Amino acid sequence: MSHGIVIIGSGFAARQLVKNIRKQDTNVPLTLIAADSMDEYNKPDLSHVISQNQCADDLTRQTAGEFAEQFNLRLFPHTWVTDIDASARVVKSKDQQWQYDKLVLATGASAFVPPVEGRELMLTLNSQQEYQACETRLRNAQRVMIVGGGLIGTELAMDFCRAGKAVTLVDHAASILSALMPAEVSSRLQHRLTEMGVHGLLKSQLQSLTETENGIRATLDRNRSVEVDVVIAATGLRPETALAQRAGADIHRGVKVDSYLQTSQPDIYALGDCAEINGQVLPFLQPIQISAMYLAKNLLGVNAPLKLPAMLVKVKTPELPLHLAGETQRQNLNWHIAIEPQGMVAKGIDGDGQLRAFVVSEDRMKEAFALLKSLPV
Ligand SMILES: Cc1cc2nc3c(=O)[nH]c(=O)nc-3n(C[C@H](O)[C@H](O)[C@H](O)COP(=O)(O)OP(=O)(O)OC[C@H]3O[C@@H](n4cnc5c(N)ncnc54)[C@H](O)[C@@H]3O)c2cc1C
Repeated sequence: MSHGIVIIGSGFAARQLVKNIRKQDTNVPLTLIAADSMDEYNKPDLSHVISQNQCADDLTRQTAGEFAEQFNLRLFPHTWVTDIDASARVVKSKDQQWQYDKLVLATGASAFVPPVEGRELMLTLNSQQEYQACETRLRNAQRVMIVGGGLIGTELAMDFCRAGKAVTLVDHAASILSALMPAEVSSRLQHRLTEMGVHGLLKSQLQSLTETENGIRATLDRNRSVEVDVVIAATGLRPETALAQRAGADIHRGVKVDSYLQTSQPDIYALGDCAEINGQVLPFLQPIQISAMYLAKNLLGVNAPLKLPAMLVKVKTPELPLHLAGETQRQNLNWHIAIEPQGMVAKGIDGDGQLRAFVVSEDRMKEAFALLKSLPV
């Protein structure tokens, strides 16, 4: 008897995979199990919920029932998978189990919360569910502290500021987006945030959080403290690797997979934020979308090694959106930055004169597409 393909997760990775499988095979049994409601929403839109005066619920695009009907699926929402027995090919929850022929882990990543005293007072906004759980507090808050000036922290800082809140952005680095680009390249955006009223506390370490009568007191290094109403952790993601570990698959930063998206265990694959593809964790929609196309083929018996092209990532800060591509974090790049009235183009060139990375402001998108073609794949 065919048990078909079992997918754990219902996020972007799982859904892209389902769509690609169904384009090629309308019959193979597909079972999805996920801890959430399985309603579809666009996760990147969480960066704009507050300023758009929306609720996290408004982001729902398709209910689980419609999804199951459209793609002929067996769905198990609100179900936490606790174990995988790879030798018996069984997935287990507290009170159910499912047999599989092929298993796909699409378990995503969870927000990392820095291990400071009072860490339980920090909110995380890494899913519709997490946003829903605290949106009344977010809406009522006047003073918001965001810990972490990376992609998500910067987007949230601008969003809360546009919604009229007093925002403090804390980061231990000397500039925002420090893991993605050098300070000279992010400085225009940093300046724009300051102009808008975001209070940047850079080169600063959060040390503890304590509840006060009127909010939360955040203590920082150098004997500084700030009182706010809410504190949001935007300090990075940790791929969900626990189930892969239970299944005996190799893990490193994420669940290790090869070019076929296969883990070290036979017939177990990983896709999306949980996966580490040939050493790279790529928690963005475009690589997930392309990987899902290849994985669908592999699951259906066509051997198709993944090839990822150079891809753009957008910093969705509406007052000054940026697009970046390539190895922006690569050391020893020579950055050539051209700032003109019509926007910025920053090119990261290596010692051999090869373009390795670039960052452009939205008004220079035409150039971005041309530069993308010059990046080595
Ligand atoms: C605020 C924000 C803004 C973003 N903006 C952008 C952007 O502009 N551009 C871009 O490319 N990317 C962006 N991203 C990243 C992008 O949204 C993610 O890379 C993508 O959504 C990840 O999809 P996924 O399916 O891998 O994971 P998820 O959507 O996290 O799905 C994981 C699934 O696994 C389930 N699960 C996990 N463990 C278990 C278990 N043990 N049992 C059962 N179910 C389990 C969960 O319930 C969930 O259904 C953003 C992310 C955030 C948070």
